Amino acid sequence: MASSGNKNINSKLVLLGDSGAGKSSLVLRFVKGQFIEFQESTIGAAFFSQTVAVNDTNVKFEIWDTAGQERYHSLAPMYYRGAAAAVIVYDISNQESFEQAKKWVRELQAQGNSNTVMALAGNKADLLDARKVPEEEAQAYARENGLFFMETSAKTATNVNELFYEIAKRLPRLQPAPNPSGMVLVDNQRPAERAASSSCCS
Ligand SMILES: Nc1nc2c(ncn2[C@@H]2O[C@H](COP(=O)(O)OP(=O)(O)OP(=O)(O)O)[C@@H](O)[C@H]2O)c(=O)[nH]1
Repeated sequence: MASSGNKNINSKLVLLGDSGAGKSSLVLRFVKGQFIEFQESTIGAAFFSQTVAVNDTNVKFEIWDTAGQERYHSLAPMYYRGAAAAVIVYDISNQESFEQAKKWVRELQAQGNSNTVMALAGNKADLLDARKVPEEEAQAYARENGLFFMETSAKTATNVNELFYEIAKRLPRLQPAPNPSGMVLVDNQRPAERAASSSCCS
């Protein structure tokens, strides 16, 4: 994937959400292209990495898959602190998991870094007959809260690579630099003055 002249950046990404929403399954699909029907519940957190190419940049995601069970909640700040991106996952067939996702969004908004790219993933989109959370409701919630939203299925692979690719595109380091307006830095010291002022501590 890497080619000469490409930039490489590392980005910490954290997955948060209710137990059973499918965080580990999304990561497994994204990193290894696999799906396990009876995926075991995560203990603490698990680490993975995967690289995506966006134009001339290779984004290496350093992925923290957190445990959704309530007893691990207090560990979460260790994983979301300093994260470039957070994926908040709920299960479209489980209303309670959507409510839990909103709590994670509130916690990140209260604690987090406003530069963190936040995505909301409505997972298990293959379970259409069991749907409890309307897509429009989640989309509207995401829009109001400045989140990027996609429905995904780790089982069928629908929108999984797309989700991570869209996050990579939105990372501030991949955005065009703003116009350098309003500040002009001029080095108007003569060389001799510069030498004098930069000597130190004699
Ligand atoms: N039908 C369907 N099942 C899924 C999908 N994603 C995950 N599952 C199943 O849902 C169950 C829970 O998935 P996990 O990936 O372990 O969920 P988790 O959010 O990591 O759970 P914790 O580790 O407890 O936080 C597993 O049995 C998965 O096989 C999906 O897209 N569709």
